[in-house]
Formats: sequence, C-alpha cells, structure tokens
Amino acid sequence: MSFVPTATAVLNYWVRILAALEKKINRQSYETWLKPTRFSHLEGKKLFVRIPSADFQHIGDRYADLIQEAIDNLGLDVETVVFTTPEQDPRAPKVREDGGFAPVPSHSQNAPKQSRQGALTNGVAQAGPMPEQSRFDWNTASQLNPKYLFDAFVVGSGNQFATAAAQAVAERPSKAYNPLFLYGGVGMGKTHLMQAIGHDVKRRQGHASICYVSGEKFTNEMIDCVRYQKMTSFRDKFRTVDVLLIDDIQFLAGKERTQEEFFHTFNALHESMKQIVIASDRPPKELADFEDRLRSRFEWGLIADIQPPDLETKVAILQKKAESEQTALPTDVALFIASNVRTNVRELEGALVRLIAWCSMHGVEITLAVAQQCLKQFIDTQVRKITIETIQRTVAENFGMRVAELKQKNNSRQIVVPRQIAMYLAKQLTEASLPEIGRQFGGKHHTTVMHSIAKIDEQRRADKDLNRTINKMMETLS
Ligand SMILES: Nc1ncnc2c1ncn2[C@@H]1O[C@H](COP(=O)(O)OP(=O)(O)OP(=O)(O)O)[C@@H](O)[C@H]1O
Repeated sequence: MSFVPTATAVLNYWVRILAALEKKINRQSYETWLKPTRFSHLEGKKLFVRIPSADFQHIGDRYADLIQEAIDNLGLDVETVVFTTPEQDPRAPKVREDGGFAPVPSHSQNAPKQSRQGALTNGVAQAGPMPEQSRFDWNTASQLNPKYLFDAFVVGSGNQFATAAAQAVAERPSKAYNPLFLYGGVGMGKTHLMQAIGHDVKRRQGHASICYVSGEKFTNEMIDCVRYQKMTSFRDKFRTVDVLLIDDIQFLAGKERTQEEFFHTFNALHESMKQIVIASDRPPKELADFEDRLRSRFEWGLIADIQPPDLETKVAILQKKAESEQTALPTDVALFIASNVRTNVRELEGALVRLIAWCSMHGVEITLAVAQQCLKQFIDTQVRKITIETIQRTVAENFGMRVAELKQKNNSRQIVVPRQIAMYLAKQLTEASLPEIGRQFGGKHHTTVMHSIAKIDEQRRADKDLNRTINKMMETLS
C-alpha cells in the first residue's frame, strides 16, 4: 500500500526537517534564519518553503547539505526544496494593513489549513506547534482523568524518584528526559503520575496537544485504520502531538505491526522534540517479544520505577483520598486498612470507598469497630487467598522448578535461594508461625526459617532486582 501524504503530513515534512536542523545549527543562526520559515506547499517532489523576504534566499545554499541529510535521514519523498518570498508565492497569505496576514486561501489540497487564531503574526507563521485545526483535537477527546494531578499524588520512598522525574518532565517537556519510562506493579500509580504530567504541561502551555493512550487502544485503533485504509489519519493523529503518554506498553508484546508503527511514531515525535512518556509493568529489558530497536529507544531517556508504598505512605494516601471525599478518617482506621491491604493502592482505595459508602448507608460514623465489621469480608478474602501452598506454587513457577524441590533436603544455590524467598513470603503474607513454616518446607528447624527470612530481608534492601522479583510475586499472590 503506498503512503499518500495528506496536508498535515506534508506540513510536517518541513517541521521535521527544521527539528533536525535545530540540533545541528547554532541557536542564533537557527532563530534568525530558519525559525521564521514556514511550509508553503508541495508540488510533486518539490517542497516549497516560505521565507519572509529575499534576504533569506541564501538559506538554500548555506544549509543545502544539512537539509539534504535531514531529508535522507527522515526518508522523505522530496527532491528539491524551493524557498519563496510572499511575493513569489501565490499561495502565501497576503499582508493586511495592520501588518498581520489574511487567511490562507484553501485552493490547494496540499495547502495547510489555517490556524484557529485566523491571521498569522509577524509576517510568517511561527515555527513550533502545528496549526491546531490540522491536528486531531486531543482537547475534545479529553482522555485525562481530572483527579490525576500532582497535588493528589502522595509521595513516599517508593515513588519519590519517579515523581521527581515526572515533575521535571512536566516543567521542561522534551528537554529534561525523553522518553520518560515509568514502570511498576499493578495499581502503583503509573497512570496517575503520567496523567499528572499531561495536566501540568497543559496548565503551563495551554496550546499543547496532549495524547494519553493505552497500548491496547493504540493497537486497536491501528488495526481499525489498517482495515479501513485510514493509516494516514492514524499517523497524523499520533505523530503531531506535543506530549504522548502511552500506558501499559507491555500490551504491544508480540504485535509486530503495532510495534513497527509505534517505532515510527516514536521517531517522528522524538525527532521533532516532542515529549514521550511510557508506562509499563516491567523495565524495558524485561519486555519480552519486543523489538530490540524499540527496547533500546525506551532506554534513551530516564527509567524510573515505582515501588509499593510503605505503611506510612499508605496511611497518607488513605487520608488524602478521604479528604478529597470530604470525609474524616480517624488515624486508627487508616492504619487498620493500610496494614491489612497489602500493596495495591487501587485496592486500598476500594476498601475506603466501601467503608465510606457503608457508613453513609447506615448513617454511622467511621470508627475502628465499624471498619473492622464492614471490611471483614474484604480483608478476610485477601488473607484467605494466601496460604503457604500458594506461595510455594508461585515461587516454584517463578523459578521454573517443582514445588517438591523446595521441600527437599537439597542445599544447592538454585534451590536454597527460592526456598528462602518462599519462607520469607510465608512469614510476610500469612499468619503461620516459624515452626509451622519450617514444617511445610520439609521439616526445617524454626531457626533455619528465621535465618532465611533475615537473609532475604537484608538482600532485598541491597539488591534492586531481587526486590522487584519479590514485589512481583507479592502482587501475584495478593
Ligand atoms: N502515591 C499515590 N498517591 C495517591 N493516589 C495514588 C498513589 N498511587 C496510586 N494512587 C491511586 O491508585 C489508583 C491506581 O493507580 P494507577 O491506576 O495510576 O495505577 P497503575 O500503576 O497505572 O496500575 P495498572 O498497572 O493497573 O494500570 C488510582 O486511583 C491512583 O490515583
């Protein structure tokens, strides 16, 4: 299928060439000579670029090599670039008496649509953001949850680094870290944090076009567009945003065509200095069934993980949520919920919502006794689900071994480490005593169990990978 460029895609040609030139030319020359230039139109393979006056004609000679290099690198179907003044270019907007420009006549299919502001300023359209009407209207298709703001996000030791990175990106999109790759377990706040970036950029730069999309939606839209031969509009839609927030990227695993498309979307945005934020349930190097060229791009910027919240952070999250519901939550109740709901913040919120609804329905105040009664089943289910057998099964599966091996008298390292992890999890996630745990691991003495737990506890603090493996198993279990 051949790619027929639309007005927006063609307009994007010059914007993309400019973005490439901006990286190679000193700032002052770029601002003086290139920034005031603007796409005019395309005739066959001739790209017409508007310049403010004849003084700019030398651009063609002076930057010929760099322009050609950008065209080659970007793979654009352009043979010549022609620079024209408004007088030479019949399609150029006519100067109005007030010095502004009259609207661009839309007599050419290739002519860019006029910007929403109507007249362009300064004699030439500003390089930078694309005219808004020619882009997909991400504002109307608002996909950001209004609640997911930085202010509503509780910062604790597990998410401090990721939050600082997200704030830096929101303050200096495409300049701080590009891409920003956030990863962490289920319900840890990745979506919240990435959407907070979107809100914050929007607050600072009202014109910015922010796209939030899940890996699944990106895939489905692409499949639809392939089916109905609308790939051009798909590309225009995703390659012209100022900030792309793509959630659950792991969904693209094994989907070659979608990865290919995303690869080009990524390149187009990165080359045009647009910000990309990616969220995933695992780090790039663990994204199986992903092309290496994509995985390596994910590592270009900054990778930040989000670890499960500690008890204090969970209490603070509950109090913040209660506050936003204008509900008073006593500390002992917050502590009770936080210590019984293990890691997932979404479940933590679920428990609070249930408690608030229950109290409002029964017309009673929130107290510890009420919480214990109302959340009994919710908490019981969490505890009931986790037994030493399920822990053994999960650990064995994770390390590719049989459950029986965990119980054998085998002290090889391949068996000892998973066994120690399983004992550690049994202590953390069940009510079982040390002797009971020992019994279930082939009759180990309780001091052996104690030693195993202490060892993993210590190693977990020092070894980030081990910590993540354990967190993952904890999530699976709860
Ligand atoms: N640190 C936090 N402070 C306040 N709320 C939080 C925090 N972390 C998570 N939440 C809340 O928990 C819920 C789940 O968070 P979110 O959807 O962002 O998680 P996620 O990591 O994207 O999960 P998933 O992997 O399932 O998509 C949201 O309502 C979010 O507001």
